[in-house]
Amino acid sequence: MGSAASPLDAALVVPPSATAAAVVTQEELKRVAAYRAVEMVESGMTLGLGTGSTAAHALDRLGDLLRCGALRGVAGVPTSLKTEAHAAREGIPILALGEAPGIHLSIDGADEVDPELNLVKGRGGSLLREKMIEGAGKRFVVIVDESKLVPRLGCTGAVPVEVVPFGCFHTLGLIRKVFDGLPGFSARLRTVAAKDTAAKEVPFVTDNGNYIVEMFFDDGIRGDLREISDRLLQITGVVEHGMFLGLATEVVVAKKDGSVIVLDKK
Ligand SMILES: O=C(CO)[C@H](O)[C@H](O)COP(=O)(O)O
Repeated sequence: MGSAASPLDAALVVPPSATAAAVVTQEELKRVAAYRAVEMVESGMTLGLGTGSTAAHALDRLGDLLRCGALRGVAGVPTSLKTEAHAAREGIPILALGEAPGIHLSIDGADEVDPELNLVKGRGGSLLREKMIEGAGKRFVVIVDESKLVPRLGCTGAVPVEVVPFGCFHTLGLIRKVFDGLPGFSARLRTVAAKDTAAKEVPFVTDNGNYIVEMFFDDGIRGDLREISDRLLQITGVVEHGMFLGLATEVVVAKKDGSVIVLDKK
């Protein structure tokens, strides 16, 4: 006679809606990718904890596995204040960057993934902490649904650049100069609807108290990404940009046909 299912059994079983056969919505694909990445986590690891709707599924799963004892001694370095709050709710012990002796594995979503596994990240606004934490670890596993795979970075939307508030329109002008004359290029300060002021829109403010410039390219970024990265980072007033070049070690992709593939850095 089989014994009754324990909480551990329950947590280890991926819910039917997260298995390949039942995949329907983009949200479910995100969950499938996140659960697959969490399978790479081992007890005792320190994790970089990503930000966004896909990374949130990984936090939920980690919480389940910690609660039932399937994982022990795992701690996380959060890439945003929102993730820190979510991790705390899940009972994941929090460490600050530099407090942990080393980050074994980071798990995070991305806005775009190119064929070389370069990424656009930060449309959620957390690119600086993400790049610091994910660049500090040994492994950075990206979790996406297949809609995030692109032929070139910048194909599907904004490439964010974090800038200091002081002189932000001056900095915006210098960023525009990097792409001077490039057809289809535009850049603007990211704004959000104002809550308590007479103004309709106010700048979006990052967890670091900075602003975001959004760069748009009609057909994606053509040219040497490293050179473009260097030119952006040379601008005084630019803190960091959302092109993550050569940082991802693996990309877990959940596909609409129900399959999950793991792309490795060559
Ligand atoms: O970089 C990020 C936040 O700064 C996110 O990882 C990225 O925006 C993807 O988000 P989502 O998983 O919600 O699609």
